Amino acid sequence: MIPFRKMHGLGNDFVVVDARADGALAALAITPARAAAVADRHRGVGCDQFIVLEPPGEGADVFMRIWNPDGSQAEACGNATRCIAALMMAETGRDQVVVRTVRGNLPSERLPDGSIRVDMGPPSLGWRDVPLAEELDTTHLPMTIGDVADPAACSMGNPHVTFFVGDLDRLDWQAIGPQAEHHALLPARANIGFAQVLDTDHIRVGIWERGAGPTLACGSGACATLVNAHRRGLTGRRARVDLPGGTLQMEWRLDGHVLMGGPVATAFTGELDWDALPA
Ligand SMILES: N[C@@H](CCC[C@H](N)C(=O)O)C(=O)O
Repeated sequence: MIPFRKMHGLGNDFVVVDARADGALAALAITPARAAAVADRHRGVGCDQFIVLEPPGEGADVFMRIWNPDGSQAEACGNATRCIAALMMAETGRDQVVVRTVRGNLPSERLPDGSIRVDMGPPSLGWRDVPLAEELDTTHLPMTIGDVADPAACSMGNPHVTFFVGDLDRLDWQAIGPQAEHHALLPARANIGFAQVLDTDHIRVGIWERGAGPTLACGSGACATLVNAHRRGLTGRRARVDLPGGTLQMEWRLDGHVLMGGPVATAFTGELDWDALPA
């Protein structure tokens, strides 16, 4: 039996397994099929991402591997980073920790109101970075799907495309999401945001996550939303970003780093019968 912890940031939920002990990772032998089985909401525990803690690289408190429910791996996950940072803060007694992902070392801190803020690093804005299938201006992509068109793209380590829409409530964005995720311009697929700019410091967004579908919140998606909105001249460098599950406080600092703050929580703990999972 493998102990796990169920955590979430604004309802973006994660099953977290600790594989930092010697031999633990090899014993788990995680495959895409096993990760997908854990994430399955009917036959497994269910989650938006399966998070595996591994021994830290240099300068970090922990390494975090990110699996999507479709069995693919992601390079970044903002909300899981905040959750794991909170876990490391509880473990170390410190209010500042560093979580390492495939993207690199991400420093996080606990703010006076108890929320956890992570420095997600700078976005990558070039077409090869997103990546796009061909050389294009990433602030205006020639992509039209149903009633939405002309999105912007960037990478927060993982690929994001943001459509700017007039009224989120009048758009069936969950029907557009899968078509956009698999668009021919996006060879690595992408997370797709549908953003309604309410003011220069306030955005509402719904996010269709690559490999997961619609989620209650997506941290790296909130980062991309602010970055793309600012590049399009729609907002300043700070904004509250309202997602279906709650609000993240965002800042794209002048040094290029994107900061994201909000609440995290542990929902419950349990044990997984690892041998019962498909190989
Ligand atoms: N929930 C996440 C993003 C998870 C990864 C994403 N689905 C991808 O494939 O890139 C977040 O909070 O950033």
